[in-house]
Amino acid sequence: MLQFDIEKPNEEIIPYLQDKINNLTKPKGSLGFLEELALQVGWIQQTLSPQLSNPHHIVFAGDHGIASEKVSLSPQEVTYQMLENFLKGGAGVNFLARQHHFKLMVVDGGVNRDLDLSDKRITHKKIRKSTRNYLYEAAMTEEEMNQAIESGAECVRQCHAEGCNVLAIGEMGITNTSSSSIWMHFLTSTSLKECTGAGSDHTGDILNHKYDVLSRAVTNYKGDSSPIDIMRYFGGYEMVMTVGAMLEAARLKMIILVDGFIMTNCMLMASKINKNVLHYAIYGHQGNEIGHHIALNYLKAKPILQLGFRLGEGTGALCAYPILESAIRMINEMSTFKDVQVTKYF
Ligand SMILES: Cc1cc2ncn([C@H]3O[C@H](COP(=O)(O)O)[C@@H](O)[C@H]3O)c2cc1C
Ligand SMILES: O=C(O)c1cccnc1
Repeated sequence: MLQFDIEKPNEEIIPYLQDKINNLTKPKGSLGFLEELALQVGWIQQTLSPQLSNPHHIVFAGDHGIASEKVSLSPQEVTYQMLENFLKGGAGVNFLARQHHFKLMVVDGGVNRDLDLSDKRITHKKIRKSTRNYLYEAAMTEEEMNQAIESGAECVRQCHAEGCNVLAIGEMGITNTSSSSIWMHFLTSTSLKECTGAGSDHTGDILNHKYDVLSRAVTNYKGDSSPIDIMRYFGGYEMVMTVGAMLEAARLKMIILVDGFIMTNCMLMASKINKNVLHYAIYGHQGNEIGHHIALNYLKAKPILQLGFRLGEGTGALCAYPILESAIRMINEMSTFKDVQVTKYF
């Protein structure tokens, strides 16, 4: 298993940041969550003048063997079809990446299709064409898991080398809400029922069958229940790559914008490998998938937005970006009481 040496940022700067924020021309605390975000980013970057530079958004895509059990309304090939859509610029994540000036990196982590390796619009990291069906066997081998972790980390190093210090991550993988629910069940000791939602099925008709399949998969599992084994047994390649990406981003002291249910569970898994990753996380959005708010509470996470999304791809992370930008503008652009003739009464 790869090691990630992630530092908790030095806390000595926190009183200075708080002092700067308190001396901006406003009643103390009156910009609420913007103040908390500015403090967190200043702490991560160890500066009183934090900056956001070259934002990147990585979408990891991969297929899941469990799709043959029909735990999603959509068939497996939709993963590949959506990958094509990302490349054409027509998916939910595309308009948001354009709107907020994020450079998009689309990664094939294990899509069940032979892609054209000369197509430079795709970052080719395919481990295998789809994971195995975890109802009967482990989704991936240990070697494949380690390769996925390292591939995710490599993608982040590439973004970092381009001057990126704020990273959003999203995913595409039909049935990956199922993997997320099982990860969450094991990692938070929440009942599987409370962790299992309808996913992309807007009708909710599939939920009972999905829960039945996932219950059987959990019963059949004979591993040691360690986070790493749970990650390997039930994971998707795109999710394990995300875990590697989050850990590497934190190692490189980048801000990580966390998306919905699936990405929150990847952050949860990453935190079981190295808890210091959590200092670098900013949660964009609380979605409608059952269990998301429970996972967020478990992580003591406070999401910026609550817009009723249940899409993934990173859409909730990207939508929250302007709020983060406002926090950075606040700390850098507001006058202090000393700069201008405003009397401070507190
Ligand atoms: C057209 C389409 C586009 C999507 N974009 C993201 N997802 C989302 O749905 C999937 C997870 O839901 P489930 O576990 O129910 O399959 C993931 O691919 C997630 O990114 C999509 C799903 C569909 C159908
Ligand atoms: O919140 C998510 O990440 C999510 C929810 C439903 C379907 N796909 C993704």
